Amino acid sequence: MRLSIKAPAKINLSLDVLYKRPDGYHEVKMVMTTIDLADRIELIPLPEEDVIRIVSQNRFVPDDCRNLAYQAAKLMKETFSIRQGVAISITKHIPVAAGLAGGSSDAAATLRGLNKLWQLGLTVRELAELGAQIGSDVAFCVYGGTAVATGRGEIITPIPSPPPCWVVLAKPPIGVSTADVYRNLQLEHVCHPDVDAMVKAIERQDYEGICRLVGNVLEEVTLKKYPEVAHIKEQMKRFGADAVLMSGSGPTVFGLIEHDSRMQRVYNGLRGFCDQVFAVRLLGERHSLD
Ligand SMILES: C[C@](O)(CO)[C@H](O)COP(=O)(O)OP(=O)(O)OC[C@H]1O[C@@H](n2ccc(N)nc2=O)[C@H](O)[C@@H]1O
Ligand SMILES: Nc1ncnc2c1ncn2[C@@H]1O[C@H](COP(=O)(O)OP(=O)(O)OP(=O)(O)O)[C@@H](O)[C@H]1O
Repeated sequence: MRLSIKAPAKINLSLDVLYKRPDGYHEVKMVMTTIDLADRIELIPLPEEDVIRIVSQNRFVPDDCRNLAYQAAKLMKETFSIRQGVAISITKHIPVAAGLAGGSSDAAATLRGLNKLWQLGLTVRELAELGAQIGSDVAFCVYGGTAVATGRGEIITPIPSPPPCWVVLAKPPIGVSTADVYRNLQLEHVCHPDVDAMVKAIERQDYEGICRLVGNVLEEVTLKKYPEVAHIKEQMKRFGADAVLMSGSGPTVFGLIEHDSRMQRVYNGLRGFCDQVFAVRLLGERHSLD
């Protein structure tokens, strides 16, 4: 049996950092939602017991134990003493090191898929707990949909999805290290977004409110180091996006747009000077993961 699983990217509609913890991680409070830009993961059982093989055509994706999907399979094999090997084929559509949780989503899709392939019967919550051992964003990616994430990002509370809209994404040709961004964050100087107000705006399906409340404390760190990210933000605003924000630690910038014609204008305008531009829908609900 071969299994094919969708691994969607996420954006952070609101990202606040509360304090630095003694374990080196930062305590966060975020609203995350999945978008219809997705990698495709295929799981193929192998007869050899101890083999996890990563197959990917993308030269930026490691094909060894550094790959988060590999780590997911290894964790499942070890935790449940599975004696079957697996090949994991990854077709990348999500840009790498972009702030869109591409690797985390591949790991989460691998966990969901192996749960089926090896008939483990684990709940979403149990899979998310395993995922948190791989990376902070993996737990959310196991759930998908829309959620508030707290702790270091691994405590997930699902919430309703925002009203449907377009999401235009633009990634400048730079890769950003998440660890560096957190390290350079100066918490005493940041302007904190109102995460609770964002949750309320989503609950009452208030699109204008959502647009007004988007915010990300990590933005300033990345913008300072990479002026091209600030330039993309300005252009996206100028072309008419309803709200513009950097996702996660960056460098991808996203714009929320309600109307089709405006989406076309923003998309075409950005394509003029940025190679990686995407126009997708919010996925919102949890259902469309497979
Ligand atoms: C920026 C976000 O993508 C927003 O969703 C996440 O907070 C980052 O999630 P991630 O990439 O899965 O992060 P991890 O792989 O767990 O951690 C990478 C590095 O980022 C820093 N890190 C990450 C999460 C967190 N809450 N505090 C941190 O300080 C740590 O230095 C860590 O070594
Ligand atoms: N399956 C994978 N796909 C892409 N990159 C991977 C994968 N597994 C490991 N990596 C490594 O992880 C690094 C970060 O890539 P990724 O695309 O996950 O970043 P990101 O979108 O910024 O993540 P986040 O938003 O969770 O911080 C890459 O440089 C790559 O070497």
